[in-house]
Amino acid sequence: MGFEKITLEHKRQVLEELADIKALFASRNWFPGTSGNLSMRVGDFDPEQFYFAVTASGKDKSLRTPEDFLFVDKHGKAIETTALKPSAETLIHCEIYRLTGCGAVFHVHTVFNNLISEFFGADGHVPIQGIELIKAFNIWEENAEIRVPVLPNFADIPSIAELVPGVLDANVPGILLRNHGIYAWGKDAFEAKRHLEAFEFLFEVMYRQLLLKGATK
Ligand SMILES: CSCCC(=O)C(=O)COP(=O)(O)O
Ligand SMILES: [Zn+2]
Repeated sequence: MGFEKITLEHKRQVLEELADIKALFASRNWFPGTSGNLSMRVGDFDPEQFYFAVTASGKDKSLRTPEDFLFVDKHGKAIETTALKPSAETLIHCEIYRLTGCGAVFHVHTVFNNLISEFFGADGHVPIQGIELIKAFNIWEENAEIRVPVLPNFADIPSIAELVPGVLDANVPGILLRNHGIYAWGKDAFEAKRHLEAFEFLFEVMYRQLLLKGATK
């Protein structure tokens, strides 16, 4: 479906939902120093052609303004004429949509996701086992283990985006960038938010467990 066929009402709903989530995450201090970016697909998913609303680059994400979001295509290019620049990390969102067909992608920088990404960075993944909140990923097996991929934080975003297909795990809706932050996604904004909150909880638990155990690497 072409972008022009998507109803204005649907586009407006997506922008409103994104703005509400942005405000909520800002209230949790999840966008320090203008960091972070959010996106939500508009219209149906077709790997050949899809569109999403994404935060404009470099904005203070704790503010609500008419210039917070723009619509881009599957290549991350603005669809409408605008002075706004899509997030510098839009290509990572593009790759996650392309590979998963998801409906929303949220990226935040937090102290816990940074600490944990560095602690396990050399291993290439964060192993998490036996914590109840793994069920937020719809994994109900007892004592389940997941591995959250950790990618290097290259300055060149296309170089990060091209590593995404090699590490993406269909059962784990998140990827960490080392010393940077997390990308979490879901079939819609509700699910992406649940996943992001679960990752952040799990990283905090892991951090505190490591401290209790006096862990070193
Ligand atoms: C000041 S944070 C550095 C860039 C970044 O990691 C980020 O998440 C925000 O970039 P954007 O272009 O989306 O504002
Ligand atoms: Zn970032």
